[in-house]
Amino acid sequence: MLSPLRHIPGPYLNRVSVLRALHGQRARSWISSVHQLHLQYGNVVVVAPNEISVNGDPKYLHDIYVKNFPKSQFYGQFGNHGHPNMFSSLANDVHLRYKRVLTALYSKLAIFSPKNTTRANLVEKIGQLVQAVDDSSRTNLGIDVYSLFASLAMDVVLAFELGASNGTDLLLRPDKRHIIISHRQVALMGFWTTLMPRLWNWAAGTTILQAAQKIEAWQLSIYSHAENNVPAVPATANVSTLEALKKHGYKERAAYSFLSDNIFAGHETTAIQLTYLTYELSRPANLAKQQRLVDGLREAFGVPGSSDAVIDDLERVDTLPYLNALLDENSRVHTSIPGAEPRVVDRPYLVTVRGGRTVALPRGTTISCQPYSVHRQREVFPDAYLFIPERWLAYEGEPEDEFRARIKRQTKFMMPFGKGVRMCLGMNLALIEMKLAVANLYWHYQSRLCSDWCEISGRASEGPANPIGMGESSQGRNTTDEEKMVMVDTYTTRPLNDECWLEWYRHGEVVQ
Ligand code: HEM
Repeated sequence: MLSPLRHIPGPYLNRVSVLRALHGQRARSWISSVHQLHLQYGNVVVVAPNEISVNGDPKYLHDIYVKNFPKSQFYGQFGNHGHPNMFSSLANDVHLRYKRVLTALYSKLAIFSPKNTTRANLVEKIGQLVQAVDDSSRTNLGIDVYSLFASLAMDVVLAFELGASNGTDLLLRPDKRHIIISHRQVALMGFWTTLMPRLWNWAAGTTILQAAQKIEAWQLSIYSHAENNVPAVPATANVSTLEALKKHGYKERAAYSFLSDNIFAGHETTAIQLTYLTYELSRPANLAKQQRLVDGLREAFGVPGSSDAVIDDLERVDTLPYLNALLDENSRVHTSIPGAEPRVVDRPYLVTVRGGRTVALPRGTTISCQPYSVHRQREVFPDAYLFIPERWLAYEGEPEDEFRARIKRQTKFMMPFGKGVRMCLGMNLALIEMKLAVANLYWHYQSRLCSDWCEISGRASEGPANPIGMGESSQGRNTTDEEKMVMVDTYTTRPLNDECWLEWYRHGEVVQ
């Protein structure tokens, strides 16, 4: 009865004990549970004695993330090598200090600038991606795109962090991709890392402890190599993240903490987006969408002049309407980070619960929005669970002003890269990397689900493809593509089986 959150709707147990929240997160079912709570109790729900989840009103997103309540202790565990970094810093002033060092380097202007090395690096890696798919298309075997895109993302992010010559070459060397598996093993420990750090070693067991040690040894060896081989770049070009950090006084492990975080934050999230987008495009019911993308690419760039031609016009790729619609819809439905982004109330703050009552939150209350739910507001996104890229384009006969107003409203309910001050540092890099990857792949190829991998659901003639579920309860018998592509119910998601097998055919080739 004395709970300060007693007027916030939700189950009694949540108000008096953290057990349900802890159990839900450990069992990988918490995002779905919180989503159900919102459907049942409204926009503001209690999830633990000192914690609420809010949804349904962009005012909350603005107040929490743009006006910048500090991050909760959840993030404190994301330090590396004994040092904090941008992602793990909690206090706003500390974060601002870090942000000043790195923001310009990751700005869209810097990423796109012809003076910098990033463009050339991106184009080179995309060429290698096309080549890897070409190899698989010649053998008529499928390819696991989740590993392929993780390799791309790792190669891109490391070239950026350390300089082109100091990065990885996982696209060219599949035999080195075991490091991605180690990252996945450790990433699955998210519950223990963030909420039970003292029990981490016990929960990890030998295999994961070894994976963590292997990652750290690998990181330190590539960083040390980069320290000894500083890339020579023209005076007008950007330096690597490592060099930028060093210039600002962050040395050795204090700098490495940022790099290791960017590797974790950057490679998996990008791979997840690309995997789900190419999966969606390959589903029988979505093949018309794939064709629409191909038609748009042909219109913009003609047909490839050779099998290794690469579209390198970043500006044009960046503005292709249907490609953008695909990325927006994919990041809505299959957002890489669907879990709550918790912040702490550090000033007087009021929320309005179902029924209209206003409740003042005590300072210290943890408050969050979870992108999974924000992205599924039915009043904003009709058929919210379905993958419909067309919702990001003007409907037939829709007046321009109504279209603009609709997109503005939809955008207010999107947070695939977070929102506000603590929004993703690597967003501009990730976005153009993903656009280049999808544009180049579908310029050369068409894709299909690999029938040796799964029972394929749905038909080309049918309406929208079924929504993909969240959490193991949607896994069924784990035999169809829809079951295999269920999203893991964790802060950062991934496909339940850690794989997605697609077949690629050159345009004009007969699809098997
Ligand atoms: C598609 C790819 C990516 C997605 C979907 C993504 C998503 C996100 C999200 C949702 C957040 C906010 C998390 C929160 O507040 O709980 C975030 C923060 C962050 N991301 Fe990304 N990210 C991506 C790629 C990258 C890349 C490539 C890098 C680095 C090279 C990166 C570095 C960071 C950092 C440093 C932060 C913390 C920013 C801060 O606290 O100021 N991310 N990202």
